[in-house]
Amino acid sequence: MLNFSELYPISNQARMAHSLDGMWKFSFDPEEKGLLEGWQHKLPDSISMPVPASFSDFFTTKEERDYCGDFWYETEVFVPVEWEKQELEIRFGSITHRASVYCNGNLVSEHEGGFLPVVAKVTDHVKFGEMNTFVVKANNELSEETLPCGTTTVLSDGRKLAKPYFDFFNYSGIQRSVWLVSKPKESIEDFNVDYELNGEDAVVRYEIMTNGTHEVSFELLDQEKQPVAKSTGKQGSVLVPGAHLWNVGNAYLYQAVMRIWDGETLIDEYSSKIGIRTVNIEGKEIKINGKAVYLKGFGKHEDFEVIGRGFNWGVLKRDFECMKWMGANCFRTSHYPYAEEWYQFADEEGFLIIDEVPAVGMMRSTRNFAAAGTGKYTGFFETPTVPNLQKAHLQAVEEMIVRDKNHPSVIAWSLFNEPETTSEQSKEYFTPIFDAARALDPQNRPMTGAFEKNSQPELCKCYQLCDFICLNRYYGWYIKGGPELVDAREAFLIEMNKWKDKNLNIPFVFTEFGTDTMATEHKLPSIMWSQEYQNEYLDMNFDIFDQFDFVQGELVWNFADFQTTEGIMRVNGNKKGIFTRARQPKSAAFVLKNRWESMK
Ligand SMILES: O=C(O)[C@H]1O[C@@H](Oc2ccc([N+](=O)[O-])cc2)[C@H](O)[C@@H](O)[C@@H]1O
Repeated sequence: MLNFSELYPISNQARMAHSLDGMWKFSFDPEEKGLLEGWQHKLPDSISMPVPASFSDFFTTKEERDYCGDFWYETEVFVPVEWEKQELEIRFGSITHRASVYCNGNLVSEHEGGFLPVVAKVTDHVKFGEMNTFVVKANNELSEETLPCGTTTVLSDGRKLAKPYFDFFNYSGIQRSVWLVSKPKESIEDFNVDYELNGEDAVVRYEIMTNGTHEVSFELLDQEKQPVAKSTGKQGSVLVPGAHLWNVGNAYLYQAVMRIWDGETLIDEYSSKIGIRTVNIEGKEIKINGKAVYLKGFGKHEDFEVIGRGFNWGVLKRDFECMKWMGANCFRTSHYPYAEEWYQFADEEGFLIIDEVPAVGMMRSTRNFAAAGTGKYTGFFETPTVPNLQKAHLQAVEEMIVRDKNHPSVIAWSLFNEPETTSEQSKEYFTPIFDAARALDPQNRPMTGAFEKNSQPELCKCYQLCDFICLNRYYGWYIKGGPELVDAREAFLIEMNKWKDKNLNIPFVFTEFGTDTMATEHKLPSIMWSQEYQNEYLDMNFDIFDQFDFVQGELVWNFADFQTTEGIMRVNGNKKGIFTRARQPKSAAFVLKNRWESMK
């Protein structure tokens, strides 16, 4: 059980959400002297730092950009006297990767994990009618005991350096929006909804969690804000005759309004948009509202010039416009849960999301692509640190599902990306993770994980945990690229026929396939890294996908070029984007657009 409410902050007659986004104060703390010197009260010498944003790409020195260790943020906010009878919370969309939060010098929260909300009760520490200081002590070191996995080394000049086991830059900071929330002492802390369709009608089952004993009501409003159903009690169900369903590319959103009452007097109110739809796996098909849907889209990253992994509404808008233009209907939040605004907008746009926990780098390697596919076995789940890692993993799964469970856009949970899966120990590690996830989702969505090339049909011990199987495959890039493309095709077919022979009768989705491609390079005939090769590679992949009826989706790697750690395999980042980092199309965008539009 979480000891805080993850509900997204809103304002209404019972609650206020006050944004703390803007310019904060910031200090690096390489000597870890902050606490001893009392920085939790106030930062001594500080610089300015935008929130939300990653700190790295604002700077002009490597020491700052690549900084690894402790760093601090501070802001001041006025708290009005009118809030004195309320409960106050500070809520960060995330702090990467771990943080301690202080209110007027008092520790109010400690949180591990960089991609899910950090919420702290501050009622007993704020001064009403005065300015208040909030300070965050954060840290971005990587280890094998926390998610995502990596190590931290020390350079000869004493600086720490993050060594990710994953292929994206270790962007850090307060990368999502921050809110000061005022709500009633007795309040709505969480809610669940799930749906059953009966011909034209829908049954909406609900559960409302509060921290008190007063009466609770549940009301549904349609898109014109007209009431369509009503009930009382913390648990119940309402019938919606002639329900408008939430459909792919055609979203209809109701508003669920939940209230706590003391007789006729309102105590608390929380409302949220919900979409009535069902998700289930039936044989080889993924079904939304009982209709099979083929997933078309991308693996993405939260990544952009200057702001790094910082949330930005403009980037979100552009990305959705590009995805819609392509005829896409789905993306995977590779390799971590994204800012909540992504899910809210996907709900509005009728997009499907495979929501992924930050379990990436579970293979000992300098960036997973160096070990993935080679057959090299690193015994990742055989060290004494595994129990701690599993604890962090379970916590992230719980926080992700509690945060995202009511979004109609979320159709599946991905519980890992490319771990080792061929050992007995990997199976022992993942079994409780899947069990926990299944117990947490009131909508019983399908569970999956993304498997890399070593997870072959005859060796993998973890695909059995999944309701559908996600494959990351690079035949024609990491394996038999360029002049060997014909052999890549043969090798790909051999593997696919082995999966076919297993007769699993469940869907498969390709969650990664792609080639690094420089937007500057053209070559006839093609060579690797040219735009022409990306197109040929995609055509070869489509030819394979279309031969197997259990392939029910293709999410190309990646939506856009993105920043990674430096190395001989990366040219200022990963260039597998269908769009450049500035969100302009490579020629492959037109290849995919043609295919996806013809598949409607
Ligand atoms: O390299 C990439 O572009 C992407 O590859 C994926 O990892 C693989 C690397 C090599 C092989 N292989 O050799 O078969 C298979 C998978 C990761 O999930 C992703 O984060 C990364 O960005």
